[in-house]
Amino acid sequence: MTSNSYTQPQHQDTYSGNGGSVTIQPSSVSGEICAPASKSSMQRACAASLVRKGESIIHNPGISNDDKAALRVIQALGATVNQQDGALKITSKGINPVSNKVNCGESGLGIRMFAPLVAMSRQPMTIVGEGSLLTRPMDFFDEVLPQLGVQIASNNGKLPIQLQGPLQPKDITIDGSLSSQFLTGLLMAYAAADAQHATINVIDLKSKPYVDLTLKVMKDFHLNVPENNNYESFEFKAQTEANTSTVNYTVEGDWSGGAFLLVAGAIAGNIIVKGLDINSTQADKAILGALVECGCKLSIQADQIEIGPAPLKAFQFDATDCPDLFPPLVALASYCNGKTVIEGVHRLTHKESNRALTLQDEFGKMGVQIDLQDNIMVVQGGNGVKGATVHSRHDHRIAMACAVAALKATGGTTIEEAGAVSKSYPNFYEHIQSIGAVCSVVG
Ligand SMILES: O=C(O)C1=C[C@@H](OP(=O)(O)O)[C@@H](O)[C@H](O)C1
Ligand SMILES: C=C(OP(=O)(O)O)C(=O)O
Repeated sequence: MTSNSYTQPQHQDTYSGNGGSVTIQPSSVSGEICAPASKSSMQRACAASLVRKGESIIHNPGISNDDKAALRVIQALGATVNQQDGALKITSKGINPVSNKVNCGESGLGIRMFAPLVAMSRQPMTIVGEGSLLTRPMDFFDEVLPQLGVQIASNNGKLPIQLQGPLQPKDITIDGSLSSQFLTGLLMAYAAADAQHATINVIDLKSKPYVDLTLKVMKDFHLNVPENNNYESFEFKAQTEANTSTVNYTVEGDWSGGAFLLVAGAIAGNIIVKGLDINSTQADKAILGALVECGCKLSIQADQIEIGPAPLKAFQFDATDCPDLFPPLVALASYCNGKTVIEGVHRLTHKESNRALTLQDEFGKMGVQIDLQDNIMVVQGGNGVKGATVHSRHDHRIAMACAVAALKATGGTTIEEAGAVSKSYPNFYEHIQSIGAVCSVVG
């Protein structure tokens, strides 16, 4: 067994490092591909490893920018990270900052999950971020953290945030309608603070399956897991006995990134996608419902999904609780005859871009009409997709949606700022190339 101190992996791909442009030619796909590691699973595993006192081994660790940011954050908060035979060994004595500044990169989950953990410290701390994270709303913290004894100063509800704890759990009521990520952070922090007899009441929680994933990871790391009362309240009861044995956690395959691979199969050739757990609590497993409804060839087995094209028909889908599926669903709907109706547009406003508008603009360039009617998106599919120059808008899921839609377009498609994919899926272009997509770096 080898163990060395952790250094951030330098991703050696041809495409994603430069942020530049990638061109995709019309292509057919075939063969087998394994979904990447889920950043939702990996980031939670990092947080849970920090919170629990002891040793945790994370297998199948992710390498996305959001994952790297999570590893940086837990190291700043006192955890040590070592590489061990392809896994990561994380040792923690609990939250004990070694720096007064924490950088969450561009990760929405990162800031919203780690801010309450940062607030566990008595030390004055500053939280910063990058790119689109600088414009995403964080005013939740201004409102909620003072109720838990934390002093906070933000930049009018945006980053940077300065805070000083320690956070003290108590009964509280929060609004869950903007994002589930704030609740994920509070759940982790209440567990870190050994909360007993404290309840988090939540009004109008959205993205509920992400909270299931949080509770699952908390359980896997032997943290104190609250009782979930129908997603309306989360009740911490008496602490269970601390479990000090080493935790072994395997990061789940990513249904969010995997959704793009599955859509590639549905429109551009027979492929087998491996590494997706059919029993996962991940929200984006719901892509399967849309794939069944549109009529593609689909065979779901315990260890792999076989998927391929067939005459595709429009479908109806509610993405309120799985908003990250909008981009792959739009790519799919572009090739489905008729009007596909997707509900949940309001959930898209505060992602890496305003995704309803960026999907409308960038797919518009490819000749696909998207209409927005309040909370409903209507995609007019089956009229052909034309190759065009599109822009990721610095949003990983827009880049991947355009790339997949490009596979059966007429003519090549160039994606500007294509390297945005590194936020969640750094080797996305290599992966689609390995199953036959004709991709090249431009310039
Ligand atoms: O907890 C998570 O891992 C995430 C929750 C979702 O956010 P919201 O709860 O804001 O919808 C999702 O969009 C995001 O990509 C990841
Ligand atoms: C919105 C996303 O992530 P986050 O909110 O964690 O930045 C995403 O991955 O699409």
